Amino acid sequence: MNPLQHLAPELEAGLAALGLPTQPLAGQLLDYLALLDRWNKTYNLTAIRDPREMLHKHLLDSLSMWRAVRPGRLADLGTGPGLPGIPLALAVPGLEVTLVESNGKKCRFMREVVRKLGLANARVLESRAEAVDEPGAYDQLTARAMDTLAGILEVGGHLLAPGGRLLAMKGLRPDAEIAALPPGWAVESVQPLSVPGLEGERHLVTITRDPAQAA
Ligand SMILES: C[S@@+](CC[C@H](N)C(=O)[O-])C[C@H]1O[C@@H](n2cnc3c(N)ncnc32)[C@H](O)[C@@H]1O
Repeated sequence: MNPLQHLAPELEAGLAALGLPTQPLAGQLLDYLALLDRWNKTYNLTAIRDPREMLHKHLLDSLSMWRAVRPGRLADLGTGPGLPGIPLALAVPGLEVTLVESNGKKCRFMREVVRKLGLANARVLESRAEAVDEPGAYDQLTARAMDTLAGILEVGGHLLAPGGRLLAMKGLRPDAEIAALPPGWAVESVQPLSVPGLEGERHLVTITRDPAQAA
């Protein structure tokens, strides 16, 4: 029995509000949340300590971008304890997720999650993003609370396949970061995101190689 079972109705309501199916997703997410809560007591994996707050600020926040994610290979850079990569691997059919993280204890935690949840479509890569030697291997990159847009592209841009997209989760609309994008990259869209149970602005910035410069 999952010790966080009492949070199931709230999680299911949040998933339904995001347009996601509730089963078996809610049970899998609760299993992930219970592991995160348990490990967090010892290993300090996230500053958010209350499981109910994690449900909204980590799980539902990560999943608020799910409609923008397409099947294929995705690398989640600076994923920490697996956010947004693990919720997306559970929710999006046909997605192969590589969880890129340099911190060893966070990687140990994610390997345990992959094992316990039987997550066949997620792999943990313990590395700095800039050291990942898989050029052009990914259709999509994600990054949440990792770096500026320019910083993310600097360490991970080499991983994107031609035509690939970076999906970066941000709070306030990051106009200054957009203005500071390095040459060769262009913003495809900036979409407001809404997260069930959370106030405050959230945005998803989609970036591609600049078609003008690719020609
Ligand atoms: C603030 S945490 C955010 C974690 C997670 N994405 C989230 O939204 O909760 C940033 C994480 O990025 C990792 N990180 C920072 N720079 C990195 C890099 N160049 N390569 C791999 N991981 C990196 C850090 O170790 C840390 O776990």
